[in-house]
Amino acid sequence: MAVSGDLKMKIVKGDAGYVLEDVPHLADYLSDLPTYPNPLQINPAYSVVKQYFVNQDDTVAQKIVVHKDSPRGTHLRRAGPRQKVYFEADEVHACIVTCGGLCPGLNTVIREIVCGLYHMYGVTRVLGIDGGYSGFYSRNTIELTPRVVNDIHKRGGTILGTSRGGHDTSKIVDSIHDRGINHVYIIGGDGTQKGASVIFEEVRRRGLKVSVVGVPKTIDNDIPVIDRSFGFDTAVEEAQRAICAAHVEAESIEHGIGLVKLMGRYSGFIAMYATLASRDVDCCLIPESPFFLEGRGGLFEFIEKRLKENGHMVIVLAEGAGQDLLSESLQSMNQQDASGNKLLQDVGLWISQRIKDHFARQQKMSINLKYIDPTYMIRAIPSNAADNVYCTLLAQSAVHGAMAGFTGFVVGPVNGRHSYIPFNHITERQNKVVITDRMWARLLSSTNQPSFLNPKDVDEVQKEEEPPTQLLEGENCKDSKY
Ligand SMILES: Nc1ncnc2c1ncn2[C@@H]1O[C@H](COP(=O)(O)OP(=O)(O)OP(=O)(O)O)[C@@H](O)[C@H]1O
Ligand SMILES: O=P(O)(O)OC[C@H]1O[C@](O)(CO)[C@@H](O)[C@@H]1O
Ligand SMILES: [Mg+2]
Repeated sequence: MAVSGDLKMKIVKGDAGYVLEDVPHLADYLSDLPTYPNPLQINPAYSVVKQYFVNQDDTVAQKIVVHKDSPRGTHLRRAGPRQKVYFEADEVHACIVTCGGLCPGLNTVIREIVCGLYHMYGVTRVLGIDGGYSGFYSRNTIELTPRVVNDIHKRGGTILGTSRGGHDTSKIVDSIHDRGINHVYIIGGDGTQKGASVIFEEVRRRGLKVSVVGVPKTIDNDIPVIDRSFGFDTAVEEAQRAICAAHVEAESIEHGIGLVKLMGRYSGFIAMYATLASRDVDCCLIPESPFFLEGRGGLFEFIEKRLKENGHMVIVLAEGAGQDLLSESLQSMNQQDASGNKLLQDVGLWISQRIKDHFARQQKMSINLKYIDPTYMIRAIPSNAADNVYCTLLAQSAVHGAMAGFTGFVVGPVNGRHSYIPFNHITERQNKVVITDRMWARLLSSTNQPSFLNPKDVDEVQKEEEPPTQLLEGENCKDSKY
């Protein structure tokens, strides 16, 4: 089929500053595509639901806090079933792939994509790609049916396996084409969605009738725009067990310190929310908030003060925190994983040793430090109830979008409404804790820890974090629900 139409970003402008950042559609580059009534129209479960179908003009506002004279900001296409679809059931040949690190809920998303395709749209051909992107061209596939996936949501991990590296766009698209696949569901983090975006571009360049759909996965909650990522809630909950153990250990011995390292390569959301949820934590250290060890206002001084006041303390540390300090003192290794992500040095072990050395040197106070590293335990578990429901909605929205002919998008909740988001919107930046925003201030007042910042640092941070548009409250610190 001939490639036609505008291949640039689809921006639709309306009166009063309305801007829609729309997602691509197969009809943008393929002409004369036939359409069919959505089979849900005659499905007894759905036909009784009033307004089950999404109005084609429904959009979701990315900014919901606006001022009298401020622009209305960007809108995104609302997710959900459409009255007409661009695929017949027996025409669809779908595949699902999972890439990057593990995350609670991966199996639930896989299960619900399979069941959604089968039960809502009558699709019966769904393949699982084994072991991430490279599985498209170097591994076997797994046939996925509702029976095969029936119980998988009760297990952690991904039944499809995952990997880092190995993204070869051309080989992947060859494999998609050769197998006759026309729905590609790609579950993974920021790197995976960059990969999905180039797969989509190649599919479009070749003029294939293939919908490419991303389901954002990140335990670190570092994907922007969406309210929160699946598995995050479960990880925060599981982190409570480690923090609780650290607290029990610390308070059972004189001058006990419990130190817990949590995931968070570049974003400290898990550490921040786990700290806020726990109330046992005296100090939370995250990559976004610089700190120092020695001297007035430093970490050692704070530890000494808290031990004198309370007799014990708990520190929660995100794995990416204080990496600048480590690089200064250890020779920077600059190693990368197969996907090109920087491999971090173990800040938990390093800081434990520094604290021990400091108090041993001082000879003022003898401390007892217990280091707990539950890193992989918080992501290798099945998702909790809230995440399971969330994963179901994500999967169903993904299926509805692909059936409706949309492509080149990720699905996710934006201000509580599931939306279709163009790839570039989520791959161009990372979601980070904004330490000049109110959520971090709430944490500081909850732990009563110092900010470790001097006014000069605050100026620097503010300069770095200056948002491209006028900052609206909570805009850059997601999940204001919490
Ligand atoms: N810029 C890119 N272009 C194409 N493919 C990419 C790109 N970045 C990463 N990938 C591919 O995406 C896959 C996953 O990437 P990565 O290992 O960075 O995990 P991720 O999706 O970011 O998840 P996590 O949150 O666990 O880090 C890998 O197979 C990698 O090769
Ligand atoms: O050891 P792996 O599997 O590469 O994963 C570790 C990384 O994955 C993440 O959990 C992101 O998925 C990071 O927080 C962490 O640094
Ligand atoms: Mg990543």
